[in-house]
Amino acid sequence: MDHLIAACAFSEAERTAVYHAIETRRDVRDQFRSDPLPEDLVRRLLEAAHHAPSVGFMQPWNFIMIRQAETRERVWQAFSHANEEACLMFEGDRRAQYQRLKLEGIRKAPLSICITCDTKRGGPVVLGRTHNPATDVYSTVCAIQNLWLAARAEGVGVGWVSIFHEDAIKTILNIPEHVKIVAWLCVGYVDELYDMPELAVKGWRDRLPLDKLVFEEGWQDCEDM
Ligand SMILES: Cc1cc2c(cc1C)N(C[C@H](O)[C@H](O)[C@H](O)COP(=O)(O)O)c1[nH]c(=O)[nH]c(=O)c1N2
Repeated sequence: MDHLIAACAFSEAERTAVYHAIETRRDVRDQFRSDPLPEDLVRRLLEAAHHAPSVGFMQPWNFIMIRQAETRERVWQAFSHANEEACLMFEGDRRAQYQRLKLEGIRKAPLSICITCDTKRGGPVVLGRTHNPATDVYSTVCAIQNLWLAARAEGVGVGWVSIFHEDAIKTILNIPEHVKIVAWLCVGYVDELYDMPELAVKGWRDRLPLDKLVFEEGWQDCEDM
């Protein structure tokens, strides 16, 4: 009647599973298998995403499922063009190191999901968004993280690609102006994952010490990071 349920802590096994998914989730670029994912599994991932929190319960997301190799090829071309531009923004050794990084799995993963944020969903005034319009995108990112963690639990790899001009992808997918692209996700089974972020494995950047990021009150400088 009142819709309240008990909020007891999870069992130890359940808690362990939740933290295990969080700690071993990885961004996947090259480890994708080519076999297609079962539809019921994909549905579970989308349900997980759809249960994310959202500002004013706006649920601004859409999930555009891209399975055709031809479409993925066009998106890869857009990535490739943008990646050349990105590379030039680094100098010297750093540029050479960037060039060696693999930063997408668009053609290798059997499925791509373009996750968008419809800025008009729920009408012109959305509860909680009135003073911060970016909260619609924040909500969409919550959905993406839910999907990413659920995928880890299913033995499915996810790779987030953001190296492209948004308009290039919008043109390919015929996405209207008021809808933002939040993520291009490459999705597929994986047999192996790195035990730490691949960018750390490849010497690009290390995980920061948590204690340097936690302040009791007020602001402390983190300039050297
Ligand atoms: C908003 C956003 C955008 C991107 C990413 C992530 C996020 C949150 N990441 C993945 C990113 O590099 C990765 O999460 C970090 O390196 C940490 O590694 P793990 O995710 O822990 O494996 C990412 N990776 C990549 O190879 N190409 C990309 O374009 C992007 N873009």
